[in-house]
Amino acid sequence: MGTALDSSIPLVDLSQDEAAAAQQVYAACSGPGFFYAANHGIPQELLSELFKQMRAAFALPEQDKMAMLADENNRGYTPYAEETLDPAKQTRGDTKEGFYFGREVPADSEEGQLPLHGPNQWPPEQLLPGFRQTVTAYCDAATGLGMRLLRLLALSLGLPGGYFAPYFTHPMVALRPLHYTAEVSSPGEGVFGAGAHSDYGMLTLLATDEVPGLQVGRSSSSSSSSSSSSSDEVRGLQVGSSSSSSSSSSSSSDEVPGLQVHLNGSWQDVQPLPGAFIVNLGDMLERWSNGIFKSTLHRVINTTGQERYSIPFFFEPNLTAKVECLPCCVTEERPAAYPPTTAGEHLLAMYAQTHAGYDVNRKAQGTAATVA
Ligand SMILES: O=C(O)CCC(=O)C(=O)O
Ligand SMILES: [Fe+2]
Repeated sequence: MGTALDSSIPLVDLSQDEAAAAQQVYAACSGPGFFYAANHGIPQELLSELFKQMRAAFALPEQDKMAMLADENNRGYTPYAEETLDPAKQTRGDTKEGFYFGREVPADSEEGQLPLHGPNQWPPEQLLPGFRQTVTAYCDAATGLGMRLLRLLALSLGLPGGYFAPYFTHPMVALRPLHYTAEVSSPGEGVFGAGAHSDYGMLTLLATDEVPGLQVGRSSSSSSSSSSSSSDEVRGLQVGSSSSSSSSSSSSSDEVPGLQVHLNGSWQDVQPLPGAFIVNLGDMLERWSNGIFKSTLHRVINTTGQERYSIPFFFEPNLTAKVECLPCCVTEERPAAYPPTTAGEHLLAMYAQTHAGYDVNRKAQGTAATVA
């Protein structure tokens, strides 16, 4: 498998055949839980237009952004420091502002009654011409890429390529443009661009500008019996400067102490790779795979004194999708390590912990599991 720019984050070439790509995906997911996705097929012009639109949105006057303040569905604008991704470690909120956009769901539809589902809060067309069209086109393209990656994940686990598709018939997607201020982070004082966290869902497709800042935690595979070449690469990560040992706000680990421990506070920079996405796995995939695939801790640190823009796209299952350890990932030596949950339950619990502006009780029914 190729690696890009540094020795620990593998590169998966999506232009090759599925079987070969699935092999690379397995090594990456059971190793660092992060990979670069190259030759992904999303046009560079669309990404450039998206970044242009996002910069313009963040540059709007405060009152225009506040007019889109995140609503009961957690869609809209989240002001500077509204989110605290690592409440145990941070003395202030993340030094960033952001937006949430999702799949457009009419408020008066049946689906619109569900938590986290509803219409987006769009900026007025005359303020940002083409914004809505660009975001919609990008969300469609990223959803398509997410579905392709689901096939590779399933194949890599020895499952039929379409295994996950029934759980993603009404996916919860969140486009989350972020604007980090120029403030230099101060980990010792609890000030971070984005506090250490694992992502909550299935997959994250991250596009960033050229400014570095993302760091991935060195994760212990102490409870993991899987050893792959990529895990060896993870073991070889260099020890970073942070001395904090994590009490890991990492979500999925809560019920299973020790499953994913971040050791020694060591962090590895993840450099932007032009033209490629940085893909990482979230808690739901870790749970589904019974810990074979890793939802790895990561954070954003500003060491440059520069502003930074990044655009994560969170690709999550249907709200009611039941997420439980797959039979193919459970053995006598590796008993099921996670109780079943639903995508909605997990996501709502995590948003409640980390978003000061989100009140989970405003719209919290409807997360019980159904078929998918
Ligand atoms: O800005 C980045 O590079 C990463 C952001 C992130 O990890 C997140 O929002 O979950
Ligand atoms: Fe993240």
